[in-house]
Amino acid sequence: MAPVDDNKLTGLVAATFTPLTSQGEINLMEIGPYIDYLIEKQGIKNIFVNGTTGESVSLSVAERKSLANEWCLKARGKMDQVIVHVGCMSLKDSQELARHAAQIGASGIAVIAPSFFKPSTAEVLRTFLQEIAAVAPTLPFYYYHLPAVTDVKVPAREVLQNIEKLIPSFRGVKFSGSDLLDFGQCVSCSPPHWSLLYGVDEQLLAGLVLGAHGAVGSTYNYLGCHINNLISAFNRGDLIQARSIQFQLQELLSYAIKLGFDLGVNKQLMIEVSGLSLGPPRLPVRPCPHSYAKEIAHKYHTIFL
Ligand SMILES: CC(=O)N[C@@H]([C@@H](O)[C@H](O)[C@H](O)CO)[C@@H](O)CC(=O)C(=O)O
Repeated sequence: MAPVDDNKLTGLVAATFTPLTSQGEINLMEIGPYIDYLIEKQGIKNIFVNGTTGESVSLSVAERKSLANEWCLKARGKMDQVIVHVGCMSLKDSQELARHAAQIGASGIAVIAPSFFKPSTAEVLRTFLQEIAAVAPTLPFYYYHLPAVTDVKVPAREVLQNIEKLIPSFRGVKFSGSDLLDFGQCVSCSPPHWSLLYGVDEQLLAGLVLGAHGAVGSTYNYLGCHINNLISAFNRGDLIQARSIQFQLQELLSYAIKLGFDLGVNKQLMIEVSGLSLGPPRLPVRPCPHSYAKEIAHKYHTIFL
């Protein structure tokens, strides 16, 4: 894993699910096999851990530390980068997790906007991010923009204004929004050493056209090899092939959305496809009925032969 400035984060980044036991405790034993699966079967070299897909908001600080530690340990020498999401409602908890991420050799940290007491201006949000980045100044820092979930209405473009003056370790944005005007403006105002990572998997091609350097998402856990082909096709100018793969992902997700796609279903789909033992999600996310996941997995295999 690389120190600040050595390694611009590009390509696919899988937002990992958190392995739990059937009793709902974190299951560190499954992390090694999970990493091997991502590398060997999906061609994934970067992971984003303890994010939305990883149910970070439902985990305790102690659990998040144990998980981050294990992901970094097991990824060492195998993965290119492990980005640890350290965002919390409490600034103090985030700072504790950021310090910890630096101690365990994470490649970078990301922070989402707090969503209970919401920052109402870009300035307040930047200051919140700065106070976290300041306790781990050697770690590349990414702002995690997820407006549909946080309901924080500040455009990402405004958050980026003069941000490197406050956060010298600032290295980019994980942009999980569908406002392509805002995303385009983030790209156009970014210096070359920042990574603009698009986070709406079903619209990745649009993000690439606007200049995304990579993508972070949940579906890359089980579709990494196909979406790597999409990126390669895009890079060689083969838009027909790139579109065709994007349409396959859209077909799968629109089928799943009609049935009721949520994190529980997404996790179960990963279990069905990978054979990994990731356990149930944690309440309030409900486990997905088995038959239901089987149906979506069948669709997956039909679309991605
Ligand atoms: C709201 C949400 O969970 N978005 C996902 C997407 O990968 C999403 O699952 C996918 O586009 C399907 O809608 C990621 O952006 C989230 C993510 O990267 C994370 O786990 O932090």
